[in-house]
Amino acid sequence: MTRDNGAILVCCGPGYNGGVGLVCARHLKLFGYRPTVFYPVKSNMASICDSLSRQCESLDLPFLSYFPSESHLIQDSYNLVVDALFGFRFKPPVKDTFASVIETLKKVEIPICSVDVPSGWGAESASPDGLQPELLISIAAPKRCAKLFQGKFHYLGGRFVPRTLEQKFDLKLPPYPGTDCVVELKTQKSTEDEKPDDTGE
Ligand SMILES: NC(=O)C1=CN([C@@H]2O[C@H](COP(=O)(O)OP(=O)(O)OC[C@H]3O[C@@H](n4cnc5c(N)ncnc54)[C@H](OP(=O)(O)O)[C@@H]3O)[C@@H](O)[C@H]2O)[C@H](O)CC1
Repeated sequence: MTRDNGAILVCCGPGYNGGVGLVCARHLKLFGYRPTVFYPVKSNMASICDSLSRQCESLDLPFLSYFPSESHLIQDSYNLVVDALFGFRFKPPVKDTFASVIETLKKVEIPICSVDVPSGWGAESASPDGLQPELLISIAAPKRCAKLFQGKFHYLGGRFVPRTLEQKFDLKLPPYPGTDCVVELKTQKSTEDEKPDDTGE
């Protein structure tokens, strides 16, 4: 397999975070990218994910039957990894199949984009044992752990949160520009870059 622009590895976990990954892979293909899906464990509870997986198959998306054992095999073949392994229901430490997957992904030197929660983190806190993505896309509302996100870019998607929920959980969601379905949020890094330096210049 050779890498070319737009080759993206989409790693999907057993829950609905994985389901978001399958939707992401389908959209990437429809937008002209070249996603490959890794979806090793199909959850019984998530029959919607079976449909999402079939939709990917019907678009002829390639599925990996095993995960590359070495990080260089990933970065030689892809430009970006989408981490849709675990979301807010992940409870550390990582078990089974996914332990080695996360260990390998921690070593890759291409950007990682995490969906909702960087895999290996709990929803409430960051973890050095988890992934450290360059891009985080929070769904509906940033989870508490997003405050500790150290990457460059943070977006919020899932615009249509009912107002009743927003009020119930006091979410204080930012306004979305125009008809956009995503909004860029400040990161620790972007906030630091905005601060004037000591010389005041
Ligand atoms: N709820 C919403 O409003 C929406 C959520 N969305 C996305 O979905 C995820 C949350 O999905 P959920 O299925 O509830 O949870 P996860 O995807 O985080 O993962 C659950 C599966 O992971 C297994 N698990 C948990 N901990 C571990 C571990 N340490 N090692 C291995 N496997 C683990 C868990 O297994 P169980 O045996 O514990 O059941 C599940 O199989 C959310 O983050 C969003 O991305 C959508 O956006 C829609 C709206």
